[in-house]
Amino acid sequence: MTEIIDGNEVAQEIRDGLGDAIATLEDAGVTPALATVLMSDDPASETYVSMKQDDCEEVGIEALDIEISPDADAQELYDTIDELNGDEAVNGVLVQMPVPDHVDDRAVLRNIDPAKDVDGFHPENVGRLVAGNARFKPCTPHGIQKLLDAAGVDPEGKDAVVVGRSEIVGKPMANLLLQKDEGGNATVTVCHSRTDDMAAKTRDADIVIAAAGVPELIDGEMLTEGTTVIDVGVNRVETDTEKGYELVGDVDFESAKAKASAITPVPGGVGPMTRAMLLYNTVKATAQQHGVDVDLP
Ligand SMILES: Nc1nc(=O)c2c([nH]1)NC[C@@H]1CN(c3ccc(C(=O)N[C@@H](CCC(=O)O)C(=O)O)cc3)C=[N+]21
Repeated sequence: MTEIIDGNEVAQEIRDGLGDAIATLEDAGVTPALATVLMSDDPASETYVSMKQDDCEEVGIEALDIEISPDADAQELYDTIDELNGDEAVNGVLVQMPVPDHVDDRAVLRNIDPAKDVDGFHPENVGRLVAGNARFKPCTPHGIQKLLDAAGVDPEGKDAVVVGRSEIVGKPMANLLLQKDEGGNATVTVCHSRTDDMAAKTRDADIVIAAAGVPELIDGEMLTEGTTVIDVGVNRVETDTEKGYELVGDVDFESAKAKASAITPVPGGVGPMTRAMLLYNTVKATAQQHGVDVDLP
């Protein structure tokens, strides 16, 4: 039987597990606060940001919701980031990506105080991750490590194939799996749009992590019996339904499920974990900023 890894359930465990740390911070007189900055009117981005705010409320993190018109000057975003960096009551700062074309996203990430960079995208934090001394593990790859752990899959000694080389998932995922640390110690292959004969690589894998942003790129034909399959794709495909869209992963679920020993669904797999690990990083950031020792889940 193929195990369907329930991301909503594991995310709930993480949120519950943050309760002790948040209580410890409250005892020290601190309420963690996360600021989300949205400079977009993309409906998907709006959905994610509002879900993040609901999550914060559930666990007792204060959520600051800042919206900047997508037509505004880039300077307005930089000024907002400066203000949040300087505000002691704000512990985490997240600028929802993508930002409009006239805004340099690398410059945005450089401007966030690395101590408040709960996405883990600032070059200093990327450098620390690669150097094996992460401050904030990026939320999606960290969430995937938690999902693998929950499914009883230890990457140590396994062949892991990451499909996709983005800065926010593929690269940090490959780095975490490579780390000489818990949840790491895998032999890692990274595939991308220029990879020759990708199916040969994925067929050889014990773990396949699909993060290419291409709907149903990975199907059962590309997998061997017994593979663990993690689907990072959150592709919105238009439909005639009431919502107007359907969420489709980077994995063709039915054919992949027929081969996999364990697989994550979309929705309800990686997405909720990304949000849970954002809460985790916000609590961690708060504890670090105030020199409070906390136990994290
Ligand atoms: N600075 C920044 N940090 C991010 O972490 C970030 C970002 N920008 N930009 C966009 C991507 C995407 N992302 C998702 C988060 C949650 C779900 C999620 O919870 N999805 C639900 C369903 C959502 C729905 O129904 O539309 C699920 O898969 O079950 C999906 C995608 C975070 N990202």
